[in-house]
Amino acid sequence: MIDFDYEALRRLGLNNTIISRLAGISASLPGSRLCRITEYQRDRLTLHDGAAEFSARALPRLLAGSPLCVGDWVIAESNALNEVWISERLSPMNQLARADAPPIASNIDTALLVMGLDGDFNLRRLERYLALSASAEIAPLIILSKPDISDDADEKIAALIARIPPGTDFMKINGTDPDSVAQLNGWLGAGQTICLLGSSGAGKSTLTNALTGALQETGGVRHGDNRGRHTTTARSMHFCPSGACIIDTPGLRSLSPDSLSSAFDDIESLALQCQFRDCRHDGEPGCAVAGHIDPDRLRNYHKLQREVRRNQQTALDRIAERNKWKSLMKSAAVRSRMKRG
Ligand SMILES: Nc1nc2c(ncn2[C@@H]2O[C@H](COP(=O)(O)OP(=O)(O)OP(=O)(O)O)[C@@H](O)[C@H]2O)c(=O)[nH]1
Ligand SMILES: [Zn+2]
Repeated sequence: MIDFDYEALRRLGLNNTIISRLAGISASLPGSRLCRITEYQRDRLTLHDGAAEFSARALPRLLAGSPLCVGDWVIAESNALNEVWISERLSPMNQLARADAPPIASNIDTALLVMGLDGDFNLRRLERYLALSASAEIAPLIILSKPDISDDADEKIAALIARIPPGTDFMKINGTDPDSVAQLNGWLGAGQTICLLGSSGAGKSTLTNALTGALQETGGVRHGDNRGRHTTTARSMHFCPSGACIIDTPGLRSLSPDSLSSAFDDIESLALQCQFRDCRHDGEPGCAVAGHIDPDRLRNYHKLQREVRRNQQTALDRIAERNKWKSLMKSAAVRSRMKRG
Protein backbone atom coordinates (compact mmCIF):
# COMPACT_ATOMS: atom_id res chain seq x y z
CA MET A 1 0.00 0.00 0.00
CA ILE A 2 1.35 3.41 -0.90
CA ASP A 3 0.30 6.23 1.38
CA PHE A 4 -0.56 9.61 0.06
CA ASP A 5 -2.60 12.60 1.06
CA TYR A 6 -4.40 13.60 -2.13
CA GLU A 7 -5.39 17.09 -0.99
CA ALA A 8 -1.88 17.98 0.14
CA LEU A 9 -0.18 16.49 -2.91
CA ARG A 10 -2.61 18.12 -5.30
CA ARG A 11 -1.03 21.40 -4.21
CA LEU A 12 2.25 19.90 -5.37
CA GLY A 13 0.83 19.09 -8.80
CA LEU A 14 -0.58 15.61 -8.25
CA ASN A 15 -3.29 14.74 -10.78
CA ASN A 16 -5.31 11.73 -11.89
CA THR A 17 -2.87 10.74 -14.62
CA ILE A 18 -0.10 10.37 -12.07
CA ILE A 19 -2.37 8.54 -9.67
CA SER A 20 -3.31 6.07 -12.39
CA ARG A 21 0.39 5.36 -12.85
CA LEU A 22 0.61 4.30 -9.21
CA ALA A 23 -1.37 1.19 -10.08
CA GLY A 24 1.61 -0.60 -11.58
CA ILE A 25 3.84 0.07 -8.58
CA SER A 26 4.21 -2.31 -5.69
CA ALA A 27 5.87 -0.90 -2.62
CA SER A 28 8.04 -3.27 -0.63
CA LEU A 29 7.97 -1.52 2.73
CA PRO A 30 5.08 -0.36 4.85
CA GLY A 31 5.15 3.42 5.07
CA SER A 32 6.07 3.89 1.41
CA ARG A 33 5.09 7.38 0.38
CA LEU A 34 4.31 9.17 -2.84
CA CYS A 35 6.57 12.24 -3.12
CA ARG A 36 7.69 14.79 -5.65
CA ILE A 37 11.35 15.68 -6.28
CA THR A 38 11.74 19.36 -5.43
CA GLU A 39 15.49 19.72 -5.77
CA TYR A 40 18.35 17.81 -7.34
CA GLN A 41 21.89 18.87 -6.65
CA ARG A 42 24.73 16.52 -7.54
CA ASP A 43 23.81 13.37 -5.60
CA ARG A 44 21.47 15.07 -3.11
CA LEU A 45 17.77 14.82 -3.77
CA THR A 46 15.07 16.68 -1.89
CA LEU A 47 11.54 15.30 -1.78
CA HIS A 48 8.20 16.68 -0.64
CA ASP A 49 5.45 14.35 0.55
CA GLY A 50 2.82 17.06 0.97
CA ALA A 51 3.65 17.57 4.63
CA ALA A 52 7.37 18.25 4.63
CA GLU A 53 10.56 18.33 2.61
CA PHE A 54 13.42 15.95 3.33
CA SER A 55 16.60 14.59 1.75
CA ALA A 56 16.67 11.24 0.08
CA ARG A 57 18.88 9.04 -2.02
CA ALA A 58 17.96 6.89 -4.97
CA LEU A 59 18.40 3.13 -4.91
CA PRO A 60 21.25 2.17 -7.27
CA ARG A 61 18.82 0.35 -9.54
CA LEU A 62 17.04 3.68 -10.22
CA LEU A 63 20.28 5.46 -11.01
CA ALA A 64 20.90 2.91 -13.74
CA GLY A 65 17.66 3.80 -15.55
CA SER A 66 16.65 7.10 -17.12
CA PRO A 67 17.89 9.88 -14.83
CA LEU A 68 15.67 11.37 -12.15
CA CYS A 69 14.92 15.06 -12.24
CA VAL A 70 13.05 17.82 -10.46
CA GLY A 71 9.31 17.40 -10.91
CA ASP A 72 9.40 13.60 -10.99
CA TRP A 73 6.91 11.69 -8.87
CA VAL A 74 8.61 8.92 -6.88
CA ILE A 75 8.00 6.40 -4.15
CA ALA A 76 10.07 6.93 -1.01
CA GLU A 77 10.69 4.34 1.66
CA SER A 78 12.32 4.85 5.04
CA ASN A 79 14.54 2.09 6.39
CA ALA A 80 15.25 1.13 10.00
CA LEU A 81 18.04 3.72 10.14
CA ASN A 82 15.53 6.41 9.19
CA GLU A 83 17.24 6.92 5.85
CA VAL A 84 14.89 7.75 3.00
CA TRP A 85 15.41 5.91 -0.25
CA ILE A 86 13.66 6.40 -3.55
CA SER A 87 12.57 2.98 -4.68
CA GLU A 88 10.41 3.75 -7.70
CA ARG A 89 9.82 6.50 -10.21
CA LEU A 90 6.47 7.03 -11.90
CA SER A 91 6.95 7.57 -15.61
CA PRO A 92 6.50 11.31 -16.17
CA MET A 93 3.69 12.87 -18.22
CA ASN A 94 6.28 14.94 -20.02
CA GLN A 95 9.87 15.98 -19.60
CA LEU A 96 11.98 18.91 -20.70
CA ALA A 97 15.18 17.38 -21.98
CA ARG A 98 17.83 17.90 -24.57
CA ALA A 99 19.80 15.23 -26.35
CA ASP A 100 23.01 14.25 -24.56
CA ALA A 101 22.20 16.04 -21.29
CA PRO A 102 20.41 15.17 -18.07
CA PRO A 103 16.69 16.00 -18.16
CA ILE A 104 15.78 19.49 -16.94
CA ALA A 105 12.38 18.97 -15.30
CA SER A 106 9.34 16.77 -15.65
CA ASN A 107 5.55 16.90 -15.28
CA ILE A 108 5.32 20.52 -16.43
CA ASP A 109 2.14 22.39 -17.37
CA THR A 110 3.70 25.57 -18.76
CA ALA A 111 7.24 26.44 -19.79
CA LEU A 112 7.96 30.12 -19.09
CA LEU A 113 10.63 31.21 -21.55
CA VAL A 114 12.15 34.26 -19.90
CA MET A 115 14.06 36.66 -22.13
CA GLY A 116 15.11 40.22 -21.41
CA LEU A 117 14.14 43.10 -23.68
CA ASP A 118 17.68 44.34 -23.00
CA GLY A 119 20.90 42.81 -24.36
CA ASP A 120 19.57 39.36 -23.49
CA PHE A 121 17.07 39.54 -26.35
CA ASN A 122 18.01 36.86 -28.87
CA LEU A 123 15.45 35.29 -31.16
CA ARG A 124 17.67 32.38 -32.12
CA ARG A 125 18.10 31.36 -28.52
CA LEU A 126 14.37 31.76 -27.96
CA GLU A 127 13.74 29.41 -30.88
CA ARG A 128 15.89 26.78 -29.19
CA TYR A 129 13.73 27.06 -26.07
CA LEU A 130 10.54 26.95 -28.16
CA ALA A 131 11.81 23.80 -29.86
CA LEU A 132 12.63 22.29 -26.49
CA SER A 133 9.14 22.86 -25.09
CA ALA A 134 7.48 21.76 -28.33
CA SER A 135 9.39 18.50 -28.35
CA ALA A 136 8.13 17.81 -24.82
CA GLU A 137 4.60 18.92 -25.84
CA ILE A 138 4.61 21.56 -23.11
CA ALA A 139 2.78 24.84 -23.71
CA PRO A 140 5.26 27.73 -23.88
CA LEU A 141 4.66 31.23 -22.56
CA ILE A 142 7.26 33.80 -23.56
CA ILE A 143 8.05 36.33 -20.82
CA LEU A 144 9.76 39.46 -22.06
CA SER A 145 11.45 40.79 -18.95
CA LYS A 146 12.98 44.20 -18.21
CA PRO A 147 10.55 46.23 -20.37
CA ASP A 148 11.20 49.11 -17.98
CA ILE A 149 14.87 49.40 -18.95
CA SER A 150 14.55 48.73 -22.67
CA ASP A 151 14.57 51.65 -25.06
CA ASP A 152 13.56 49.65 -28.13
CA ALA A 153 10.99 47.24 -26.70
CA ASP A 154 8.48 47.91 -29.49
CA GLU A 155 10.96 47.07 -32.24
CA LYS A 156 12.04 43.93 -30.44
CA ILE A 157 8.45 42.83 -29.95
CA ALA A 158 7.71 43.44 -33.66
CA ALA A 159 10.70 41.26 -34.55
CA LEU A 160 9.49 38.61 -32.11
CA ILE A 161 5.98 38.53 -33.60
CA ALA A 162 7.41 38.19 -37.09
CA ARG A 163 9.48 35.22 -35.99
CA ILE A 164 7.48 33.04 -33.59
CA PRO A 165 4.70 30.64 -34.62
CA PRO A 166 1.35 32.49 -34.73
CA GLY A 167 -0.63 32.03 -31.55
CA THR A 168 2.41 31.63 -29.29
CA ASP A 169 1.64 33.48 -26.06
CA PHE A 170 3.94 36.23 -24.89
CA MET A 171 3.78 39.06 -22.38
CA LYS A 172 5.95 41.89 -21.14
CA ILE A 173 6.65 41.57 -17.43
CA ASN A 174 8.69 43.79 -15.17
CA GLY A 175 9.81 41.31 -12.53
CA THR A 176 10.48 44.10 -10.06
CA ASP A 177 6.87 45.37 -10.17
CA PRO A 178 4.22 43.28 -8.36
CA ASP A 179 1.39 44.68 -10.51
CA SER A 180 3.19 43.61 -13.64
CA VAL A 181 3.99 40.17 -12.22
CA ALA A 182 0.28 39.74 -11.38
CA GLN A 183 -0.39 39.29 -15.12
CA LEU A 184 0.84 35.74 -14.59
CA ASN A 185 -1.90 34.83 -12.11
CA GLY A 186 -3.93 32.98 -14.73
CA TRP A 187 -1.10 30.47 -15.15
CA LEU A 188 -0.58 29.95 -11.44
CA GLY A 189 -3.63 27.96 -10.37
CA ALA A 190 -3.31 25.41 -7.58
CA GLY A 191 -1.40 22.34 -8.69
CA GLN A 192 -0.01 23.95 -11.83
CA THR A 193 3.67 23.31 -12.44
CA ILE A 194 5.58 26.07 -14.20
CA CYS A 195 9.16 25.73 -15.34
CA LEU A 196 11.29 28.84 -15.93
CA LEU A 197 13.84 28.69 -18.71
CA GLY A 198 16.16 31.43 -19.87
CA SER A 199 19.73 32.56 -19.90
CA SER A 200 21.60 33.71 -16.85
CA GLY A 201 20.52 37.22 -15.95
CA ALA A 202 17.23 37.01 -17.87
CA GLY A 203 15.28 37.57 -14.65
CA LYS A 204 14.19 34.07 -13.64
CA SER A 205 15.15 34.41 -9.98
CA THR A 206 13.60 37.85 -9.78
CA LEU A 207 10.35 36.44 -11.10
CA THR A 208 10.52 33.40 -8.81
CA ASN A 209 11.07 35.64 -5.81
CA ALA A 210 8.18 37.88 -6.82
CA LEU A 211 5.83 34.94 -7.33
CA THR A 212 6.71 33.10 -4.13
CA GLY A 213 7.31 36.19 -2.00
CA ALA A 214 4.50 35.84 0.53
CA LEU A 215 5.15 33.35 3.30
CA GLN A 216 2.18 31.32 4.37
CA GLU A 217 1.31 27.80 5.42
CA THR A 218 -1.60 26.10 3.72
CA GLY A 219 -2.87 22.59 4.21
CA GLY A 220 0.40 21.22 5.47
CA VAL A 221 2.28 22.20 2.32
CA ARG A 222 4.65 25.06 2.74
CA HIS A 223 3.45 27.65 0.29
CA GLY A 224 5.52 30.71 -0.23
CA ASP A 225 8.89 29.30 0.46
CA ASN A 226 11.79 30.12 2.66
CA ARG A 227 14.66 29.24 0.38
CA GLY A 228 15.14 32.99 0.32
CA ARG A 229 16.58 35.05 -2.46
CA HIS A 230 18.73 33.03 -4.73
CA THR A 231 20.68 33.00 -7.90
CA THR A 232 20.00 29.89 -9.81
CA THR A 233 22.64 27.29 -9.19
CA ALA A 234 20.47 24.20 -9.04
CA ARG A 235 17.12 23.13 -10.35
CA SER A 236 14.64 23.51 -7.58
CA MET A 237 10.91 23.79 -7.00
CA HIS A 238 9.34 26.72 -5.19
CA PHE A 239 5.77 27.20 -4.06
CA CYS A 240 3.46 30.12 -4.76
CA PRO A 241 0.76 31.27 -2.37
CA SER A 242 -1.73 30.55 -5.18
CA GLY A 243 -0.82 26.86 -5.00
CA ALA A 244 1.34 26.68 -8.14
CA CYS A 245 4.78 25.10 -8.21
CA ILE A 246 7.64 26.89 -9.93
CA ILE A 247 10.77 25.15 -11.11
CA ASP A 248 13.69 27.52 -11.60
CA THR A 249 16.58 26.29 -13.71
CA PRO A 250 20.05 27.63 -14.32
CA GLY A 251 20.87 28.82 -17.88
CA LEU A 252 20.28 26.01 -20.31
CA ARG A 253 23.60 24.55 -21.20
CA SER A 254 26.76 24.47 -19.27
CA LEU A 255 28.69 27.13 -21.06
CA SER A 256 31.48 26.44 -23.46
CA PRO A 257 33.93 29.13 -24.60
CA ASP A 258 32.36 28.85 -28.08
CA SER A 259 28.81 29.38 -26.91
CA LEU A 260 29.94 32.39 -24.91
CA SER A 261 31.68 33.88 -27.96
CA SER A 262 28.64 33.43 -30.15
CA ALA A 263 26.32 34.96 -27.57
CA PHE A 264 28.62 37.94 -27.09
CA ASP A 265 30.14 38.36 -30.54
CA ASP A 266 29.48 42.12 -30.39
CA ILE A 267 31.75 42.42 -27.35
CA GLU A 268 34.37 40.12 -28.74
CA SER A 269 34.59 41.91 -32.08
CA LEU A 270 34.84 45.34 -30.41
CA ALA A 271 37.51 43.94 -28.09
CA LEU A 272 39.77 43.42 -31.11
CA GLN A 273 40.11 47.22 -31.21
CA CYS A 274 41.06 47.67 -27.55
CA GLN A 275 44.53 49.13 -27.03
CA PHE A 276 45.61 46.23 -24.82
CA ARG A 277 45.22 42.68 -26.02
CA ASP A 278 44.32 41.49 -22.51
CA CYS A 279 41.96 44.45 -21.87
CA ARG A 280 39.30 43.59 -19.29
CA HIS A 281 37.05 46.50 -20.44
CA ASP A 282 37.06 47.79 -16.92
CA GLY A 283 38.40 51.31 -17.26
CA GLU A 284 41.64 50.53 -19.09
CA PRO A 285 42.89 53.29 -21.43
CA GLY A 286 42.04 52.78 -25.11
CA CYS A 287 39.22 50.36 -24.37
CA ALA A 288 36.85 50.01 -27.33
CA VAL A 289 34.22 48.05 -25.43
CA ALA A 290 33.29 49.77 -22.18
CA GLY A 291 31.58 52.86 -23.61
CA HIS A 292 29.72 50.96 -26.32
CA ILE A 293 28.16 48.03 -24.52
CA ASP A 294 25.32 48.11 -22.02
CA PRO A 295 27.08 47.92 -18.62
CA ASP A 296 24.70 45.20 -17.42
CA ARG A 297 25.45 43.07 -20.45
CA LEU A 298 29.17 43.59 -19.94
CA ARG A 299 28.84 42.54 -16.30
CA ASN A 300 26.98 39.40 -17.31
CA TYR A 301 29.66 38.67 -19.92
CA HIS A 302 32.37 38.91 -17.27
CA LYS A 303 30.34 36.73 -14.93
CA LEU A 304 29.86 34.06 -17.58
CA GLN A 305 33.52 34.25 -18.59
CA ARG A 306 34.47 33.49 -14.99
CA GLU A 307 32.03 30.61 -15.05
CA VAL A 308 33.58 29.17 -18.21
CA ARG A 309 37.03 29.56 -16.74
CA ARG A 310 35.97 27.82 -13.54
CA ASN A 311 34.48 24.95 -15.54
CA GLN A 312 37.75 24.50 -17.38
CA GLN A 313 39.97 24.75 -14.33
CA THR A 314 41.14 21.73 -12.43
CA ALA A 315 41.22 21.79 -8.63
CA LEU A 316 44.97 22.39 -8.78
CA ASP A 317 44.48 25.39 -11.08
CA ARG A 318 42.00 26.86 -8.62
CA ILE A 319 44.39 26.46 -5.70
CA ALA A 320 47.20 28.03 -7.72
CA GLU A 321 44.95 30.95 -8.64
CA ARG A 322 43.90 31.48 -5.04
CA ASN A 323 47.51 31.44 -3.87
CA LYS A 324 48.48 33.92 -6.56
CA TRP A 325 45.72 36.24 -5.35
CA LYS A 326 46.73 35.85 -1.73
CA SER A 327 50.32 36.82 -2.46
CA LEU A 328 49.18 39.74 -4.63
CA MET A 329 46.94 40.99 -1.83
CA LYS A 330 49.74 40.57 0.67
CA SER A 331 52.22 42.57 -1.40
CA ALA A 332 49.57 45.24 -2.03
CA ALA A 333 49.04 45.46 1.74
CA VAL A 334 52.80 45.75 2.29
CA ARG A 335 53.04 48.50 -0.33
CA SER A 336 50.22 50.51 1.23
CA ARG A 337 51.79 50.11 4.66
CA MET A 338 55.12 51.37 3.26
CA LYS A 339 53.35 54.36 1.69
CA ARG A 340 51.64 55.20 4.95
CA GLY A 341 54.71 54.52 7.09
N1 LIG B 1 14.65 46.72 -14.30
C1 LIG B 1 14.45 45.40 -14.27
N2 LIG B 1 15.42 44.61 -13.78
C2 LIG B 1 15.21 43.27 -13.76
C3 LIG B 1 13.99 42.70 -14.22
N3 LIG B 1 14.08 41.36 -14.08
C4 LIG B 1 15.31 41.11 -13.55
N4 LIG B 1 15.98 42.26 -13.34
C5 LIG B 1 17.35 42.40 -12.83
O1 LIG B 1 18.23 41.66 -13.66
C6 LIG B 1 19.27 41.06 -12.90
C7 LIG B 1 19.33 39.56 -13.16
O2 LIG B 1 18.12 38.98 -12.75
P1 LIG B 1 18.02 37.51 -12.13
O3 LIG B 1 16.61 37.32 -11.72
O4 LIG B 1 19.08 37.28 -11.11
O5 LIG B 1 18.36 36.63 -13.41
P2 LIG B 1 18.35 35.03 -13.52
O6 LIG B 1 17.69 34.71 -14.81
O7 LIG B 1 17.78 34.40 -12.31
O8 LIG B 1 19.90 34.71 -13.61
P3 LIG B 1 20.67 33.40 -13.04
O9 LIG B 1 20.28 33.25 -11.61
O10 LIG B 1 22.11 33.75 -13.24
O11 LIG B 1 20.20 32.24 -13.92
C8 LIG B 1 18.98 41.41 -11.45
O12 LIG B 1 19.81 42.51 -11.12
C9 LIG B 1 17.52 41.81 -11.46
O13 LIG B 1 17.22 42.75 -10.46
C10 LIG B 1 12.99 43.59 -14.75
O14 LIG B 1 11.91 43.18 -15.22
N5 LIG B 1 13.27 44.93 -14.74
ZN1 LIG C 1 38.53 46.96 -23.59
